[in-house]
Amino acid sequence: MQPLPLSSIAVTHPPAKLNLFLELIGKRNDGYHDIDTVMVAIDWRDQLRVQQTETAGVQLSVQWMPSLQIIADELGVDPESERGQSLLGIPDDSRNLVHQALTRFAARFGLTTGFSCHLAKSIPAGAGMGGASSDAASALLCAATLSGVPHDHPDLAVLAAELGSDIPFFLGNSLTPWTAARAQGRGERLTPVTLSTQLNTVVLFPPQSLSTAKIYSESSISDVPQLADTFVEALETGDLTSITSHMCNRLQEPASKIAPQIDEMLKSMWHHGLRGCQLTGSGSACFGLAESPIRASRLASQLRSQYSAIKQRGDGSHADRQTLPTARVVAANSVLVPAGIQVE
Ligand SMILES: C[C@](O)(CO)[C@H](O)COP(=O)(O)OP(=O)(O)OC[C@H]1O[C@@H](n2ccc(N)nc2=O)[C@H](O)[C@@H]1O
Ligand SMILES: Nc1ncnc2c1ncn2[C@@H]1O[C@H](COP(=O)(O)OP(=O)(O)OP(=O)(O)O)[C@@H](O)[C@H]1O
Repeated sequence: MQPLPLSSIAVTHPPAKLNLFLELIGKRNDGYHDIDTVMVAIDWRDQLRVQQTETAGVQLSVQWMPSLQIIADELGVDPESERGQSLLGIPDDSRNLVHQALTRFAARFGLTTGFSCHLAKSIPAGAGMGGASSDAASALLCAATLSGVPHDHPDLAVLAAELGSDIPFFLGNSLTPWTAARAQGRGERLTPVTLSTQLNTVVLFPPQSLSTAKIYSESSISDVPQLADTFVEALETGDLTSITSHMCNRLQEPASKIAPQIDEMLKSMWHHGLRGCQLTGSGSACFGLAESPIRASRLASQLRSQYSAIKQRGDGSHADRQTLPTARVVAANSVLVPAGIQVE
């Protein structure tokens, strides 16, 4: 593969993930846990545009889609407040995983050129939805496309695993694109899982980010950890009752101790008729499954009006937004990873 001209722009839409099954197998000496998890990619996506630059280095700009104010309103936070900034402030420097991915890519492949990159965020951060990881995997694939590196180059998988445990899932496998995969080890050992049916999910993100490291540090390992084999078999049947009866997430308990809104949110999701409601990853987002895409969007709009920051009281006045629970609510279907890359 030849490098593309510097004028080329690689564009892609990194998807979020949900953990349908997550068990802790053991604590390792390197500070990580061995896990057994099954992840599915969904069509709640960011957007990433990457272009090569003549000079070395990475320039990154970040914005919220459709706008910071609209997302802040959905969550009922002031974007200028400390709380708003901790929830919605996305770094545009070397703390951003996209920046790290492009910097390491350039070093690994000995590039003399650099990258300029625009990231439009929609996936909540600190939600357990792998947004930053997905952005980083997409950045590696965009950089590879622009510099003429094949997507199945083994160094890409090495870089992905070095950057974070969830990133190999989002990098995918150019030979076997997957919707769902089982991830073991610390998350980097992947096996594609057959999903016989599209999953229709409704995802709720409360206005509280959770730190993955903190949730793992508060977790405990069962005396008899359950492996994902039975769940994978259920997923392969495509039968929703069988799938939901084997779902679990061992990180839900520590996450809901730190963020009690999680339990309230899950209760309300069950009450509305969603199935298999649970936390994704290390939270704070929760999701449930619906029987069809139409039912998922109907339940999402009911939940959205319940969690809307601005509500009317019976007397027509606005209720106090600070005292009401709020959340972003999105209906999303399962999709393939890796996401395709278009060149403009
Ligand atoms: C919770 C999940 O999202 C489930 O898919 C992942 O296990 C987390 O993956 P991630 O966000 O890519 O996490 P990393 O950036 O690799 O690690 C962040 C921190 O989480 C903890 N961590 C992460 C993964 C793992 N298997 N065991 C851990 O104990 C470690 O303290 C680590 O320092
Ligand atoms: N590209 C990015 N997008 C969003 N957050 C980023 C990005 N790069 C770095 N971050 C930082 O990473 C933190 C959260 O990242 P991320 O969205 O992956 O968390 P998460 O949803 O909990 O994911 P995971 O499921 O991997 O635990 C935020 O505090 C944010 O400041």
